[in-house]
Amino acid sequence: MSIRVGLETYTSDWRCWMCFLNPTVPQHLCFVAGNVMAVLSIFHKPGKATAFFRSSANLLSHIVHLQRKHAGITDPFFKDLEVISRQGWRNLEFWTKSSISPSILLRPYSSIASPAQVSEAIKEGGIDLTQYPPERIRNFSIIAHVDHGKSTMADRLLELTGTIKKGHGQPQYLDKLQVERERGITVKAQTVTMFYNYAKHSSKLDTSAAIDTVRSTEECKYLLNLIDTPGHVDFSYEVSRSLAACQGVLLLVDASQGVQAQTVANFYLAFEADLVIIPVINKIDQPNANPENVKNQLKNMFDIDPQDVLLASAKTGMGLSAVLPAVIDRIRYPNGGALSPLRMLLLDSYYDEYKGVICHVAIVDGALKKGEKIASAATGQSYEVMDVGILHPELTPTNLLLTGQVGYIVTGMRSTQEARIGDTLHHIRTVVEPLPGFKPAKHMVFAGVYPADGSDYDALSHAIERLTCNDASVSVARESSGALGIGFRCGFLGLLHMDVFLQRLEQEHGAHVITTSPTVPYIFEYEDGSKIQVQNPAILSSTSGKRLVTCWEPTVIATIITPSEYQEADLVKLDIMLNGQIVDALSAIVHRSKAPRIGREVVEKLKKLLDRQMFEVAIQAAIGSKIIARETISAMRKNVLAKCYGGDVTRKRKLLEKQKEGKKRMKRVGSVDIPQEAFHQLLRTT
Ligand SMILES: Nc1nc2c(ncn2[C@@H]2O[C@H](COP(=O)(O)OP(=O)(O)OP(=O)(O)O)[C@@H](O)[C@H]2O)c(=O)[nH]1
Repeated sequence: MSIRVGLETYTSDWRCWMCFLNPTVPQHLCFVAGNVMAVLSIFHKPGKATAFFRSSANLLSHIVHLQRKHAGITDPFFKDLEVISRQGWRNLEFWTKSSISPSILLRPYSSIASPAQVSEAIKEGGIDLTQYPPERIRNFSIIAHVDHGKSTMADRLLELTGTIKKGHGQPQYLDKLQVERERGITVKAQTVTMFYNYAKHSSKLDTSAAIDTVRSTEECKYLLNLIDTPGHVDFSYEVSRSLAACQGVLLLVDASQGVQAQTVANFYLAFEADLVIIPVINKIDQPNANPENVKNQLKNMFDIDPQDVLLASAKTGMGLSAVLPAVIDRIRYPNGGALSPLRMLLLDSYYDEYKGVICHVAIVDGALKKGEKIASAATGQSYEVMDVGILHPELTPTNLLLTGQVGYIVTGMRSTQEARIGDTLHHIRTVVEPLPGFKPAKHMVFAGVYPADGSDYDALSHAIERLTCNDASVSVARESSGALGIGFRCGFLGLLHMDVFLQRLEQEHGAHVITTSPTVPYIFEYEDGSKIQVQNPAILSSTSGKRLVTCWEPTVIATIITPSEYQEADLVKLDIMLNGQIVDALSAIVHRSKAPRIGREVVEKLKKLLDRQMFEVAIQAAIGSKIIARETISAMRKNVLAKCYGGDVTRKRKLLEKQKEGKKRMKRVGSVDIPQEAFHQLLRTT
């Protein structure tokens, strides 16, 4: 039996790869040309194509399908391939439209040496990642404003896919750092791999393929990589890095707060990266949730079709069953070259006492196997891959990572300086075009960081080096101070970022430090035309001889765009009453959804501002006759018995009864004085 492989189009550097992608059966020989756009036809008989692929990704998908069907061997094409594979690839007969001899083009697919080895690798690793060609992979982030529920949503998705057990593990599972748990905020993006069974017609898998590789409606298993990101603006560098490994995002918006500053910023990060955006209105279980209002905001601000918006509650689980199907249906799969030379993006790294530097990577093209030699495009340094796997949810060895997958690698890297975030890693002795990497972080705040005990400089240096391995957005330069000795000038993305970094230095690395007061970068311009950037006031002593002309400070030029028409709104009159009487100067027109909060705030403030009276004062906020908030100022008690020394008990009782009666009357008719000052304070702060 012979087979003809025809290369109908090809690029100048085309080549044929032999792949051994089926680890469980004897070799199946498949051939693709060069990069993804080459076209390959495999013929049973001359002139009759049984399989025709427009991209190596489609080919890979077909191979996986064949592997699946292997048990029953129903596909004649598969049978033929198997027969041929036993005979060995040298028996194959090639023809091409060019006159180039195919024999010089054939070489083994370098990253997966032999089926036996792959099979062994899977056995060791436990999880067979070859079941997940790019078409079965979705990489997505959860992005949102602070506290809109990203980590809680991640918890629910982990439970839904059985990645963690329901009720086990702590809430906000992916917030693993002590600082995150203590502050209740996410500061590090965290990746996790989930497996999800989705019953969907798989003929939709690849409509571009001329052959429909899998046409069944059986349940398909997908590999989903989820990245939970921070919401605070100081950690937006984490968000932008995470998006580089994704093809789509879940954009969460709190159903009562609506679109907030970081919703807008994160939306544009995803939009500019050309990612598919799935809007999810979260926290719909809240009493003041207003999903319709939020849908309108999304429509007006981002032109999001209200029909595309999902409604969910990460707390109760309501609406969550629609989230992962939407991820699979709407987000495109990673479109790297499955059979191209390996290119992986270094997303993140951290230092582990036992394993050394652990790198999180996204496989953009090709495949990686344990034991292979890789090199860094940035430094040229080469390493052996000692361990490779996925985060499911903790480090889970798979011994293999294929195109589109996100996972971790352990190499011989000892120094954190070697793990450069945004670097491209590739097989040694292959030349690849480096990936674009990440934009450098823009530091907004600088401060000196010195060891509390001068003799701890080396320990601090070590601690900073390890922590910056996990937080590449911090800049570090050595500096010295007359008073504090030798230390570092560090640049941060904001004050919260600085605070978190210092807390992590102490908690995770035991470093006790003294910090100088933070400063933004200023520019000083001198009479001789020179300009210097000042991140440290000490620098100015070296310029004392020069005449300063101008100082510049960072500023933001913002444009606020507001609609010129007013729109329909659900407004109510909020009244504030003192002992049942409306204080008209304090009445306000507010949105119905905000009335309870504003009402509560005003009555609480009034209670603090008003003096106590001889009678009890009820402070109430009301919409019409409905009281929505209330505070009470208790009465000042006059000692009516002060002048009754000893004597008649009946007289004392009478005096107290009279006082009680009087107070009742006062309460009914009494008007409360609101001092002018209290008015001003109240109006200033509401
Ligand atoms: N009522 C209600 N509360 C929720 C829901 N989802 C999250 N929360 C609560 O909202 C708060 C913030 O939730 P997180 O998941 O930490 O929010 P986050 O967006 O990850 O926060 P950052 O990472 O710090 O930006 C927590 O108290 C959650 O319990 C929800 O669907 N309904």
